[in-house]
Amino acid sequence: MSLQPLPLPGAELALDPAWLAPAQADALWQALSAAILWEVHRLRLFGRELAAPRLSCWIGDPDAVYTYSGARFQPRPWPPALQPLRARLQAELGVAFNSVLANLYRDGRDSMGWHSDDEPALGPQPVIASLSLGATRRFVLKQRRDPACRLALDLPHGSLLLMAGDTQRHYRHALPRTARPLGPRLNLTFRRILDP
Ligand SMILES: O=C(O)CCC(=O)C(=O)O
Ligand SMILES: [Fe+2]
Repeated sequence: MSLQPLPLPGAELALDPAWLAPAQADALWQALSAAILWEVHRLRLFGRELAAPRLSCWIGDPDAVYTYSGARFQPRPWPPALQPLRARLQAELGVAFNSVLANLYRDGRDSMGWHSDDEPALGPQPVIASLSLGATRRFVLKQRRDPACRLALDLPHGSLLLMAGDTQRHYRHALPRTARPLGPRLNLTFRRILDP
C-alpha cells in the first residue's frame, strides 16, 4: 500500500492502512509493549490536574524536551525497535523526526480528548506521523471554524496516518472512548521538535 491523500478542506492528511505488513506490525507490538516504560501522565485542564485516561511515554533524542498541557517531559531513550521505523519515515517523508509520543489505550475506556498538536515547539506546520498497532480505533477530526466539517477514520493495526500543513491550525482531533469490548491499542506519533 501507499499513503493516499484524504480530502478535508484546509487540512493535509494521508493514510496508508497497511504501512507495515501484518507480521512486522505484530513483531513491533511485541517489542514495544515490553520495552516502553509506560506511565500515567498528569495533565492540566481548566486549572485542574487530571490523570490522562491512557498510558503514555515521551521518547526522543536527549534534547527533545516537550511541554504540553502544562507539563514538561524529559525524553526517554529510543527503544531499539523504533530506530528502523524512524529511518524509514525519514527516507519516505523527508522529515527528521526527533521524538515520539507513545500512547497505550488499554481498552475501549481509554481515550484522548479533543486537541491540536500545535505547541509552538512543533512549528507552524508540523508534520506528524501516527502509527497504530493493535485494536482498530476510530479517530475523528473536527474543523475549528465549522464543527460540522469533520472526518472519522478507522486506524487499523499497521496503519500510518500523516497530518501536515495547516491540519493542526484548522482542526482538532480526538480518539473517543467506546463501549464496544476492545483489546489494547498502541499509537506512536512521530514529531519534530524544532531547535531543541
Ligand atoms: O491515538 C491516536 O491515534 C491519537 C494520538 C494523538 O492525537 C496524539 O498523540 O497527539
Ligand atoms: Fe494529537
